[in-house]
Amino acid sequence: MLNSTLVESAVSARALVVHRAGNEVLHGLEMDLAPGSVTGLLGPSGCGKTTLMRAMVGVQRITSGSLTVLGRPAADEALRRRVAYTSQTLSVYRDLSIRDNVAHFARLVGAGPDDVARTLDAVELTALAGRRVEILSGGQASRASLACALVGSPELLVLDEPTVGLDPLTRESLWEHFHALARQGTTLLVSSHVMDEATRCDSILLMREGHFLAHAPIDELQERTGAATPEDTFLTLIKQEVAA
Ligand SMILES: Nc1ncnc2c1ncn2[C@@H]1O[C@H](COP(=O)(O)OP(=O)(O)OP(=O)(O)O)[C@@H](O)[C@H]1O
Repeated sequence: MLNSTLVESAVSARALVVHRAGNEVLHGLEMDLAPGSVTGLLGPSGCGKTTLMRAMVGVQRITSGSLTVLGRPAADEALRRRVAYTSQTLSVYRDLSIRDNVAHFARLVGAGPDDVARTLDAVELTALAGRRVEILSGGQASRASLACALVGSPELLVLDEPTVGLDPLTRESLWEHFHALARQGTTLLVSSHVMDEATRCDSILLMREGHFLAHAPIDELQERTGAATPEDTFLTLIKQEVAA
């Protein structure tokens, strides 16, 4: 945790350009994420959210510009244990139990059994920990996948739609856990299609077609647009941009 509080921005992008299959997908992004903050990454399908997240965790080559994570270039080998990522596809072994999956990822990052138990508790899977992933419900399986990312207390957590398919109660408790992590210094970037989840974030990065439309707390954006709900706020900002 200490390291992330020593750097001014946990993540910093400058003129970040990324291509995928020959097409420019991110067009010169500028961004700073404060250490210990929870940022929501929102925007229409295909706007580049996953591409940005992949670049941050070092699995997406950047074309030009810079992307600094916890004071080092993204993809730096030294970041491997300090950064965790959950993608939209499950990254767990289906034939292993939840506990064995989490223990496996714990070993990779040097975390112990206590950490495994704490993490299972946080995602409310302690009672099911002995169950194989292949017989879990969709929401349970995605929580198991999330546990594999959370274990070992990474300094940066990049979560691609972690609450999809979860019931409101579980979603509520996960958001509480995200904020508890942030209070301990973890920086979180969480993508979502659920606009109401914007109210749970310290600030929102709103993306459209590979660039940012806004980076501010949702109430500030609501005030700026005069919109009544987060959904209307985003629609207004996007329409304003299209009209400009
Ligand atoms: N594997 C790939 N190869 C080539 N282009 C891709 C690939 N994956 C995504 N793209 C393209 O990159 C652009 C950004 O996609 P990305 O997955 O980052 O968007 P997104 O905002 O995460 O979308 P969604 O909300 O639907 O998950 C899109 O135009 C998409 O077609």
